[in-house]
Amino acid sequence: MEFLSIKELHHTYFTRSSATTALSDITLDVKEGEFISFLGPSGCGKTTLLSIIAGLIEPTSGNVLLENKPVKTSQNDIGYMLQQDYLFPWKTIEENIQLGHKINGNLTKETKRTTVSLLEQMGLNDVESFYPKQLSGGMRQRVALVRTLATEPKLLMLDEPFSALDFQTKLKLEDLVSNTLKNFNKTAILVTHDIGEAIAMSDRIVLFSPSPGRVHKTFLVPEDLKALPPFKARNHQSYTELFQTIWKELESLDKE
Ligand SMILES: Nc1ncnc2c1ncn2[C@@H]1O[C@H](COP(=O)(O)OP(=O)(O)OP(=O)(O)O)[C@@H](O)[C@H]1O
Repeated sequence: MEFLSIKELHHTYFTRSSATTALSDITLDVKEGEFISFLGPSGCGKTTLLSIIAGLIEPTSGNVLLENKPVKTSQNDIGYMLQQDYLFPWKTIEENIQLGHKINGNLTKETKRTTVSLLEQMGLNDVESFYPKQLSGGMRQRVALVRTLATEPKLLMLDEPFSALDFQTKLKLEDLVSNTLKNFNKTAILVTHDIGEAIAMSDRIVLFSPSPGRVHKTFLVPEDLKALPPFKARNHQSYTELFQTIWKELESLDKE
């Protein structure tokens, strides 16, 4: 049984005067514990696909199965980390993280202990009573990751989570997120425009072509790269080779 299975997916957005086919014939499987990246030119349907996987948009045809069951909006099986942290400014860090538990009515001493432990694993000690404005952008994104992990989702969707950060913070967070997800054996889908980030963090990269969005090519990241944390992977020869291969494919898409 595949962990996540996307079968013959098509999606067209209809407005009064137009119809835009955002995705056509997408078939894709993701294994449990796999880290997969979606890469492709603007408008090739990456966000649409994430929204369908999350159950936020019903596809025009085809289906998405998570552990053999159709995805639903109400499920807690999927966690998100987005470009913006979306922390509530009037709530403390602890309240922000525990909000999911509070809404689900399962706020306990244990969930508090887990929150503190996760924060410590992210190098965030003694920040529970702080408000978001007291933290830097990188710290806030780490809190956003803790909030995502706290609800113990089966699948994580990372939608350009580092794109608003400065380069140095982004590199540090790539290592931290990659290491944390490996430790928790989480399955993750990363949407990014950054080829290097996709190579350094993923097991597999799916390159989409636009108009309508289709799977153009899939690239397996070599084992020697996967064994390295993202920062070290970026300095490896196989990284440069794969970067150039994907770059050429992207350029060929521009010419189509
Ligand atoms: N709500 C909508 N109504 C109509 N068309 C839409 C809607 N959302 C997206 N589209 C169209 O669907 C196509 C795919 O858009 P989508 O946002 O999924 O692409 P993307 O790859 O995520 O783009 P980007 O990389 O710029 O975020 C585009 O042609 C877009 O204009």
